[in-house]
Order: sequence, then structure tokens, then C-alpha cells
Amino acid sequence: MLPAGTLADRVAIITGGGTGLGKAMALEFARLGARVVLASRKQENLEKAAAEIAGRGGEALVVPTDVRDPGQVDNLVNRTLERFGKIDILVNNAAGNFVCPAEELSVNGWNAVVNIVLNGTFYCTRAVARHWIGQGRGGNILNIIATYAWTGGPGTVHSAAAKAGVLAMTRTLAVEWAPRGIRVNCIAPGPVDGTGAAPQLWPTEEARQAVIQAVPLGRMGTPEEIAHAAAYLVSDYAGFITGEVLTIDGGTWLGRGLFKGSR
Ligand SMILES: CCCCC/C=C/C(=O)SCCNC(=O)CCNC(=O)[C@H](O)C(C)(C)COP(=O)(O)OP(=O)(O)OC[C@H]1O[C@@H](n2cnc3c(N)ncnc32)[C@H](O)[C@@H]1OP(=O)(O)O
Ligand SMILES: NC(=O)C1=CN([C@@H]2O[C@H](COP(=O)(O)OP(=O)(O)OC[C@H]3O[C@@H](n4cnc5c(N)ncnc54)[C@H](OP(=O)(O)O)[C@@H]3O)[C@@H](O)[C@H]2O)C=CC1
Repeated sequence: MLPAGTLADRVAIITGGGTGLGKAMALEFARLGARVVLASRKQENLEKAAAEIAGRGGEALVVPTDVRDPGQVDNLVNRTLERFGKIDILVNNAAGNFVCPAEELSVNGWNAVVNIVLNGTFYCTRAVARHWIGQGRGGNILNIIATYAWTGGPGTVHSAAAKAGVLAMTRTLAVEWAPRGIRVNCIAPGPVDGTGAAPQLWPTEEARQAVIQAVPLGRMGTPEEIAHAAAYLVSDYAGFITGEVLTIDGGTWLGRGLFKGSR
């Protein structure tokens, strides 16, 4: 764990910060001294997370936001600046997903996921970076993707294609904005328990066990394991890291190997 004070005085916007991995990152960033801004559609979830942060002595601002709407994203940036006067960190964590064979996926279904994951990430990134560039200052962006950005993800073509786009966006902007002092990185989590992925991707215990079977470390990850790595990547400890993907998946994307039964 990073020491308390690592993110002292930092202001972090976390999209999808009311649930799952976003909430875990918000709690960890606040523990490290950051003031956090929680942005997603459902105010109730955001308020609950903010209350938990306040209960632990942290400070959180709630800004209900649909990241698919550039106007709401501008409002998120403006509200953050009004309250805290600056932005240091943006975590693009908001996502939507469901399993659906590609040939059955409707245009609206495709658009719902691609607009949240790919377009929403760009709208938030552009709005925050415009502010930084206008101020002549740098900052940190962390995008939460998934390993199927490069392996492909049968059954979730919308999400896999959108996450691949976010990976390309990360590498592009890491170089384009490096002279501006803006770092851009990704975390690619494997299956994590206690998040919104469960009802969408492994809704039954049987389905969950099938997912675990695919993980070389033999278990799901925890939201806290992702949050610790996220805090590192947005901190000064990672000051020379940009355009990188940190995979946290218990070895899943590497596969189980071919010769387990041979000896
Ligand atoms: C290790 C494994 C890797 C795992 C990687 C995990 C990635 C994740 O992203 S997990 C995060 C999961 N969390 C969520 O999905 C929470 C947020 N999700 C949502 O809000 C919805 O699920 C949403 C993505 C569908 C968006 O909601 P909304 O904008 O309200 O959209 P609608 O409900 O109006 O639906 C739009 C469109 O999509 C069709 N649709 C929705 N669900 C399904 C489904 N299960 N199967 C097929 N189609 C679905 C819906 O029918 C609409 O289309 P039309 O009917 O054609 O209008
Ligand atoms: N859990 C896992 O196993 C894995 C997760 N991931 C990634 O981790 C990240 C977090 O997912 P996870 O915690 O699992 O799932 P959650 O469903 O808990 O989190 C998704 C968040 O996105 C928010 N969100 C969805 N649509 C919008 C929107 N249009 N505008 C703003 N916010 C929105 C939701 O809030 P609200 O409904 O209030 O809008 C929710 O808080 C995602 O990027 C996901 O793809 C990647 C690999 C594995």
C-alpha cells in the first residue's frame, strides 16, 4: 500500500465512481489524501460512495453526469473547478457491458456501449486536457480497459471494440501530450468480484466458477487490488510511465498452457 499523503492536495475526477472499481479507487485515492469527484448517472450511488468517503475523513464532490453527453461532461469539469479550483487526475472508468452474440446485437445496443466506453472516454479526456493545456499545466489520465482490447472478446464485441479504441487513444495521446506534461496510462483488470460486471457477465455461481477456471491464479481479483495499482499509476511514483497498460488479471490473458496433463 502506498503511504498516506501520496496523493495529498490532488483533485481526482473518477467516472463511474459510485460503484465497483470506481468506488474502490475513490476510497483509496481519498485515503491517500486526494479530494475526489464522483461522476455517473445515478445520484443515489454517488451519494452513498461520497458518504462512505466522508465517514473516513475524506472529501468527495458528487456531480451526476452521463459521459455520453459532452455538455454534461463540460458541466463536470466546471463544477470541479468551481469547488476545488483545479483538476490533477482523471480516471475514465465508466462503462457499460452485456453479453450478446454479435449477430443479435441491435444498433442501439452497440451504440449504448460504444458511446459510454469510447466516446465518453474521449469527451472526458478532451474536456480535462483542454483545461490543462489552456492553463499550461500537466496532469494524469488513467483509462480502465480490459484485456480483450487486444485478445478480442467473443460475446462482447461492442465492449471489446470500444476498449481497443481506448487503448489506441491512450497510446496516441500519451505521445501527443507528453510535451504538455500529461501522462496517459491504462489498467486492464481481469475478472473482479463485487463489481457491476457480475450481473452482466457472470450472473450465476456456475458462470462465475467457469470464469475462475480460466484464471491461472485460481480466483477473481478484488476491487482493492485494482485501486492500489491505480493510485500508483496516477502518483508521482509513476512519473516516467506513460502510454503503458498494467494488466491485473491473475495471468488470465496468457491462458492456461497446453501441456498440463502431459506429466
Ligand atoms: C475479465 C472479463 C472482462 C470483463 C470486462 C468488463 C467490462 C465491463 O464493462 S463490466 C461493467 C458492467 N457494468 C455495467 O454494464 C453497468 C452499466 N450498464 C448499463 O447501464 C446498461 O447495461 C447499458 C450498457 C445497456 C446502458 O444502459 P442504457 O443506456 O439505459 O441502455 P438501454 O437499457 O436503453 O439499452 C440500450 C440498447 O441495448 C440493448 N441491451 C441492453 N442490455 C442488453 C442485453 N443484455 N442483451 C442484448 N441487448 C441489450 C437494449 O435492448 C437497447 O437496444 P434496443 O432494444 O435495440 O433499443
Ligand atoms: N469488474 C470486472 O471484472 C472488470 C471491469 N473492467 C472495467 O472496470 C471498470 C469498472 O467496472 P465495474 O466496477 O466492474 O462495473 P460497474 O458497473 O460497477 O461500474 C461501471 C460504472 O460506470 C457508470 N456508468 C455507466 N454508464 C455511464 C454513463 N453513461 N455515464 C457515466 N457513468 C456511467 C455506472 O454508474 P451509473 O449507472 O450511475 O451511471 C457504474 O458506476 C469499467 O471500465 C469496466 O469495463 C474491466 C475488466 C474487468
